[in-house]
Amino acid sequence: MPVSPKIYHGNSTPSPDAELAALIDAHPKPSSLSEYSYGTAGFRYEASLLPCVFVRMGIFAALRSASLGGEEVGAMITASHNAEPDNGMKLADSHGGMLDAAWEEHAVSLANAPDSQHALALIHTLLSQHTSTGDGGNSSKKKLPKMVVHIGRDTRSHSLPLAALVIRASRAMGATVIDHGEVTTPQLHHFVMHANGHMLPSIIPQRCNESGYCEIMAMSYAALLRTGSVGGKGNVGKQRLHSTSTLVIDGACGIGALKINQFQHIFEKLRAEGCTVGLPTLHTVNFPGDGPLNDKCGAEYVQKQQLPPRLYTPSSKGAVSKRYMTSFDGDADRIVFHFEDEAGKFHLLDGDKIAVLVSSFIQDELRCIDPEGKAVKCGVVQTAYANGSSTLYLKNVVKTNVVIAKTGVKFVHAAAHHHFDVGVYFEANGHGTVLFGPKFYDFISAADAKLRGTSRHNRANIALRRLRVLPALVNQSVGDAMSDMMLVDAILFLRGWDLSTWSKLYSDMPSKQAKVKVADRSIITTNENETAAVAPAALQIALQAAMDDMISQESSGNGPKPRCFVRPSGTEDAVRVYAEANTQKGADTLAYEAMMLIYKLCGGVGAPPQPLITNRL
Ligand SMILES: CC(=O)N[C@H]1[C@@H](OP(=O)(O)O)O[C@H](CO)[C@@H](O)[C@@H]1O
Ligand SMILES: [Mg+2]
Repeated sequence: MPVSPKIYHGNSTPSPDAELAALIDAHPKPSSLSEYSYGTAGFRYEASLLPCVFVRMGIFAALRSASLGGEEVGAMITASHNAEPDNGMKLADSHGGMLDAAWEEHAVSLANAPDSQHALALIHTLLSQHTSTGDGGNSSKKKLPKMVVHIGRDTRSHSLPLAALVIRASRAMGATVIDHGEVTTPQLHHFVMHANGHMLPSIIPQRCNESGYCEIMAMSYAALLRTGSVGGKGNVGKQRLHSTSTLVIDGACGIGALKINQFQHIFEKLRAEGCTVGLPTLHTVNFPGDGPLNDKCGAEYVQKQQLPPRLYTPSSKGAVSKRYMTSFDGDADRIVFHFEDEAGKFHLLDGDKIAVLVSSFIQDELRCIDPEGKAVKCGVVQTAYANGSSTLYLKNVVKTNVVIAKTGVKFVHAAAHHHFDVGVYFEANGHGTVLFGPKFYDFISAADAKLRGTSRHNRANIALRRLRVLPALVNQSVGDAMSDMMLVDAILFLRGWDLSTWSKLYSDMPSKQAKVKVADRSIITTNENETAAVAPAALQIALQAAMDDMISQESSGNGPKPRCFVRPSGTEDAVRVYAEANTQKGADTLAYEAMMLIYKLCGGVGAPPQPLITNRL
């Protein structure tokens, strides 16, 4: 059952400095670490290195709330797809999205302040510069503004004690803390967005807790499915295909497995009330404790290894249908779909395939109302990791705009918001969502006025009902595995497709991803969209030669050309390699060559990489 958050009031000490200094001094910087850096999605390290930065981020989150005049912010304790021993923090700004880039710099400065004295000086500077009740360097003289921090955590064993530290630090600053306990990352972001009333349109009720989240999404999902039961040209999804009647969810042995069950309860209740809109049965496997978090299961493993997940849940062994499966990652902000065909062959439907499905669906529905497709600008944001075939398909078949942004939610989210009225963004690993801008809502209002009084079987009317529920179903703050799962399922239902039909839209270029450990990964820098290394210069020259060689070996016709790029990970201590070619052997060879180059030119650690050989099931 959804749990209600616990509310802790801030300490009312007139001058919090002494307590803050004591907290900071009690959690010194680990000697093994030279500097904390803010990675692709916040601070992420082996858990024992984190108490120092977590105390400071508890203070920082309160400061950020103060700087926004008391708007509520969030801190999520999770290391997402990383292995169990790691942990980290993702900070949610008051609109529900990622922390503002300028404030990332302040967070890094506070994290690395050499001692409590310097940390306090920085806290006072930030307060005086960014709050109207700034204390001018002395917090005992003036009243601090309202501060509210929402906290959530994943299921890692160290997340609870780390959350307790963050709560203590925020309260010591005087902030009210709303502790949501174990939640998914996108749930926490959703709560923050709702707490501040930042969601559009205003008809979506403000519900900043778990039951609100579940009800809003489940009801909009059911409403979208219901539009399939209305007749009309091109409207097929009246009955669920047998192969999609049970959806198996691999929860990565993490929080997503616990939370998705709440939807199963809501669906049962809806069915008991006579709702017959084709809700699937949800069958969850890989719960916390069944196996190690993210290990040989979950979205990261399935997508990077292109292999099915191991099924740890004891009773599920052998009994699971593998025709309709999805895998979440450790904090349930990513999702990929997969299935085994009759011949037992594994097929992956990653974030790129989701972007294709979702963007073409939305575009088709918009065109039922606006055949010219001019009123609302739609587009897709991808990263360099997007499979070349998907980009080509989006441009040539879906005929939509495509923008390539830097890796990381903060970049793809910002690009979708900036470039499009309906911006679909998905990283290949399955993190993504759809952002609806003001012009979309204007379009919906105008269509509503135009179509009022027309038959509910009118195709434009059906399209309007579909489009109208999307902003409630699709998490508007960040990518969300549970929300995306329902969106994809509803689209498949309405299209009358199973995973096999969807999978056949286009064939992925064979690709390979790998990692190399080096002494200091920061010596590798890349160009703006990360498609080429800038330093060390010799690395890119050699990589280009390897790519040219592969291009001359493989005739690629009009399709995408073999390519390969490398970049330092912002979440793991490794350099990532991505290669794609016209054959799997070509992709494996290119990736291996890149790994060897990194190993030799960038200070590889341990034994040299071994040649890569992909064996498909
Ligand atoms: C290739 C890849 O999957 N990179 C992931 C990974 O970032 P890295 O900086 O590559 O470690 O984690 C990020 C946070 O989850 C996610 O946004 C990103 O897409
Ligand atoms: Mg994640």
